[in-house]
Amino acid sequence: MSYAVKEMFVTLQGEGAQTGRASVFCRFAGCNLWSGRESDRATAACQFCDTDFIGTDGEGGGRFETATLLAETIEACWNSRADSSGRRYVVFTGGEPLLQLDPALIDAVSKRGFEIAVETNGTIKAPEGIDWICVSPKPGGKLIQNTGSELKLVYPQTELPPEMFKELTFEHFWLQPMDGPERLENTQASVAYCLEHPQWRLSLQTHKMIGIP
Ligand SMILES: C[S@@+](CC[C@H](N)C(=O)[O-])C[C@H]1O[C@@H](n2cnc3c(N)ncnc32)[C@H](O)[C@@H]1O
Ligand SMILES: Nc1nc2[nH]cc(C(=O)O)c2c(=O)[nH]1
Ligand code: SF4
Ligand SMILES: [Mg+2]
Repeated sequence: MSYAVKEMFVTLQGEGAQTGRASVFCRFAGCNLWSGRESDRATAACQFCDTDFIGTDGEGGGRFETATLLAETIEACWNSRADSSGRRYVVFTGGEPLLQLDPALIDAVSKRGFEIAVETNGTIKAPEGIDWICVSPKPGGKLIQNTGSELKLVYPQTELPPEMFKELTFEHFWLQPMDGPERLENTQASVAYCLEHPQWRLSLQTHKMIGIP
């Protein structure tokens, strides 16, 4: 199968338990909960998305005809630094990466020594072989992938209170303030919730604070 990648870059993971870790970000094009067009946002299942995932025209983006070609590009991206020793780490995101991340690609990047992470909305079951699964539930999408490494709930969402998820099997439970015009209020509300419910920790989008992708 071929893969549509919006963009690919090296950055530090900005969110959750792997914050600060050097990573190749491979952002797939397309999502099952929003078309990505502003004119559709108000009627989409997921309405607060902060990401442009349409097309393949971003930095390092493109169409990759085989898993090997995409894995080679991910490896070249990792090796583009002065010192690329240390455990190789790739984060597949999007858009919704589980629409495209398949066993062939997992196999091809694993063979090249990568630890594999995914950022998913949880509506599609993750294939075997992923080392770090971050699930971020959304309204209008049934939660199929309901186990993983971390559950990262964007907060607040009226239809998805944290109580809905507290009994699930995840190693970490995060509240991430919803970015947008009410980011400050949402951050205060997230802090208040974490103070009252210590199962939950605060995840800030640190890359946005320091101006890295
Ligand atoms: C753009 S999504 C792509 C991966 C996948 N589709 C998902 O929703 O998890 C990457 C992460 O950004 C989070 N996110 C998206 N829009 C956000 C916003 N406005 N404020 C805070 N986090 C947001 C998502 O919940 C998810 O954890
Ligand atoms: N630095 C950085 N960390 C991130 N963690 C999750 C992201 C995403 O968009 O999936 C993201 C992102 O876009 N940039
Ligand atoms: S599910 Fe993820 S990529 Fe899709 S619209 Fe929502 S936040 Fe954006
Ligand atoms: Mg992002």
